[in-house]
Amino acid sequence: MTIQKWVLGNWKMNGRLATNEALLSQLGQIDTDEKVAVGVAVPSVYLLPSLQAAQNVLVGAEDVSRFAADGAYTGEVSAAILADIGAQFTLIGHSERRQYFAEDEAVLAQKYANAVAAGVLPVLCVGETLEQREANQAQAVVAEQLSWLKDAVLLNQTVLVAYEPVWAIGTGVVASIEQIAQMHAFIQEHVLSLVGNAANIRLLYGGSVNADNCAAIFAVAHVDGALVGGASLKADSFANIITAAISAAN
Ligand SMILES: O=C(CO)COP(=O)(O)O
Repeated sequence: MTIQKWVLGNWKMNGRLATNEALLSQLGQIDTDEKVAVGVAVPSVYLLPSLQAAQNVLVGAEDVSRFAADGAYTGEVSAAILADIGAQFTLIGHSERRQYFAEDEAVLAQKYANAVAAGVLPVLCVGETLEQREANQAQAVVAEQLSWLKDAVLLNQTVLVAYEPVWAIGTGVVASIEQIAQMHAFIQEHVLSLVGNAANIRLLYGGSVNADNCAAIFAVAHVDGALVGGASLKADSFANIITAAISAAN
């Protein structure tokens, strides 16, 4: 059975041991029929307990070091360390990393390459700010954020890209269906032109996804799932999003 939809949560800087475990245990009870991959990106100190508690749920990191080799990089977590504890994926280039930690394309390309080399699936996050959209630069900005994928992607790899317009993150302002459709069609075509059709391209939408708006988003062409922030922190709302993905996959 091939995965038709991906529903990934991004806990950001949230969670506590006890509530994480309860959340993962509730999510593990959902039968996704192997058509929907469910995962959560968690703060790095919660990776191991989350991996131990998770059943039918992928557990990944929210970030990975730009440095590949072990060494004197205080505070960093390498892709090899993520692989060692069994983390299955890592977010790369979330807009909050780009904004607060000044991560640029060269750094993100290194992180991506490190994840691929360690066998940890990278989920590349892209998206424009409101200012850039209003200046009609949304596609150009996203194209730039994707540009280095050409050299980073290996044959037959799964390329997961999450389109998260910055103005839709945590604001309750979800992008319109038309905006999502247009950008996802653009990203699909652009990534295809960069990496060729040997790779398995999967595009997620992120930004104020919730239980009420997700079904309409999942129905859009080239939307292969969602990257969910706030609504992934509560079992009920995240479970409803997963259920909608299962319906969309049928
Ligand atoms: O940033 C996000 C996921 O990575 C989206 O966050 P919200 O779903 O809270 O808008």
